[in-house]
Amino acid sequence: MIASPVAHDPASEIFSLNPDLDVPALAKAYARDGRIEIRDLLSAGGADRLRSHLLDRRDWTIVMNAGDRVWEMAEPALAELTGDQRRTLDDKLYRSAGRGFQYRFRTIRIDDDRARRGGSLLDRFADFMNGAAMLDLLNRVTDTDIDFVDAQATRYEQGDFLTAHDDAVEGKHRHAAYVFGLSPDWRPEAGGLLLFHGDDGQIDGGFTPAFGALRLFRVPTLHSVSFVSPIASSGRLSITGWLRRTAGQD
Ligand SMILES: O=C(O)CCC(=O)C(=O)O
Ligand SMILES: [Fe+2]
Repeated sequence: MIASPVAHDPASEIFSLNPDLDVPALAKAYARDGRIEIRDLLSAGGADRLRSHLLDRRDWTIVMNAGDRVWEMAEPALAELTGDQRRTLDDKLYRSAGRGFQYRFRTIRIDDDRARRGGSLLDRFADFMNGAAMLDLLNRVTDTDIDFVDAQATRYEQGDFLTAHDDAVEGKHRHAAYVFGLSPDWRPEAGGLLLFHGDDGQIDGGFTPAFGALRLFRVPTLHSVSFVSPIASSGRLSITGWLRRTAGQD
């Protein structure tokens, strides 16, 4: 099943915020640390539905970079490669990752323009991220006045990763990054960890993939997603994007 339409059902009726969030405590922690985890972001059921929806989707795109260029491949095309071709691709990717910025993961992009979104549950989640209740929560926790949240679904399979970067892109006006985790029962040793890098080359902290938790961190912050190891029994599923201020910008 692809992108099942959810007719006549506004985002706020499908997803709602957990009413028990301690916003002042979250804001205090974010101000202190520049990052925060909001466990159980949604009322019961929302994250489960989203995960099931993403597991049903067949329109994932594999994205990887070659230097400054982005390479994409529809996921089913990977299955058509021979074992040798896949190994050659992996070798190139890992050699390049050893030298500089590199990534490979799978994505379903969501249009920034709400009017151009379809009716899938994923599209509705993007609508919800831009609804009044969520924007208010995000602004209170991060003490900003963002007015737009972009979004994409991501899946990191074994061997996928994202090396260190700080998310700052000129003209995008990103104030914070977010990762909404949809991976239950994830073991840290399976990799796919969101790691925060200290100036001294040590790890300042990080998050193990989780289910239903929203992780927020300030831009710029140096971070990476560690290699998903061969012991991972499923893909690392998330919805991720940035909190942005568009009003008053060109
Ligand atoms: O998925 C994550 O934990 C972080 C992803 C990320 O850093 C990015 O897409 O820029
Ligand atoms: Fe990032």
